Amino acid sequence: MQNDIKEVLISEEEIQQKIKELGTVLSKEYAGRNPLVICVLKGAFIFMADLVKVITVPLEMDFMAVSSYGASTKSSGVVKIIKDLDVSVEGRDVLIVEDIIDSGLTLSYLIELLRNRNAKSVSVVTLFDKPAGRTVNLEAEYTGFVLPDEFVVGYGLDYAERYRNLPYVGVLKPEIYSN
Ligand SMILES: O=P(O)(O)OC[C@H]1O[C@H](OP(=O)(O)OP(=O)(O)O)[C@H](O)[C@@H]1O
Ligand code: HPA
Ligand SMILES: [Mg+2]
Repeated sequence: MQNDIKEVLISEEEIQQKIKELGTVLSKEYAGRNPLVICVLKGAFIFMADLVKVITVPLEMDFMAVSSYGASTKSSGVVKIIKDLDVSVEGRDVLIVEDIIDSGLTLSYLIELLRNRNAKSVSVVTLFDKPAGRTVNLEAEYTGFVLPDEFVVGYGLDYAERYRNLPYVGVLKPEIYSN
């Protein structure tokens, strides 16, 4: 698996340090608010697990599975809900946890959906942001790292469902895409 990586962009240590910083900021922001923290599966599951451990205030969690990339490196443009939330967001302070914002299509769809379901507030924390990929105007309230315009894998991010279990984020060798 490591042999398929051309370049490591963000190391495991850098990721863990950044998550601690985000945890400190979010703990202050959500003190006394009992937020509903929503993990956008599958990509965000590792970030979610590390992030909630460094948020020191009471919160609840729920999980939603959406997909628009499939086995491609380009968004299909259609956001498919594979698993919806179990609980109501009505009147809740919602914090969406994402691994990456690229085109912005996934999040613009989710934010609209949760606002329509009458969440009290909807904010986004993303570990990675690729502003060059944007096709809709969208910014997260809290961002870990800004990435160059390259397809990345690792730390939850996949190519055709592989490489999610790498502890760092990197770029694949070009021959991997042609296999
Ligand atoms: O800003 P966008 O262009 O919408 O891209 C970001 C989304 O794409 C990826 O999910 P994907 O659809 O690949 O599903 P996955 O999390 O199951 O891999 C990623 O985890 C984000 O949710
Ligand atoms: N890598 C993996 N999944 C993604 C990416 C990426 O760069 N952008 C959107 N989904
Ligand atoms: Mg994916």
